[in-house]
Amino acid sequence: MNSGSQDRKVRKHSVLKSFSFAFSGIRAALLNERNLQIHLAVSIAVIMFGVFFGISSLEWIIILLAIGGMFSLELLNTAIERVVDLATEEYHPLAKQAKDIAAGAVLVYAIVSVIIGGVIFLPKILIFLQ
Ligand SMILES: Nc1ncnc2c1ncn2[C@@H]1O[C@H](COP(=O)(O)OP(=O)(O)OP(=O)(O)O)[C@@H](O)[C@H]1O
Repeated sequence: MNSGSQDRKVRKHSVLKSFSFAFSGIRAALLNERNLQIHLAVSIAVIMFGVFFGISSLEWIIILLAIGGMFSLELLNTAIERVVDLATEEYHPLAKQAKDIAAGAVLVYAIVSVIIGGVIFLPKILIFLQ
């Protein structure tokens, strides 16, 4: 029983540690990556738009998926850039492909997110401007 409670304590500690590592990763990326800072600013603006226009629950879910997905992909892209830089400081075609493909993944999601934002907000903006 003692060892069981110790196991639980170790597990709880390691989960908390994992969270703290994840948060420090997010913090490091936010401090160093201009693209992430731009995404943060745009996300705050979109959330303010959502509040202003009183968008529906379904629209909030879609917007939050777009924002969360964008952040996750940017973080993964940053991680891939770091690993590639760690693997080689020399020019290597595979390093270029790895970075460019990761950047491409972000671009695809960014384009879809802009379209989603347009579909949700453009009609509301047009009605508001009438
Ligand atoms: N070791 C390398 N070998 C070959 N090409 C590389 C290498 N490192 C970077 N590149 C290429 O140089 C360009 C710039 O890469 P860089 O590492 O500056 O990141 P980035 O794509 O500009 O992203 P960010 O501005 O978000 O850091 C990209 O096209 C990338 O593929």
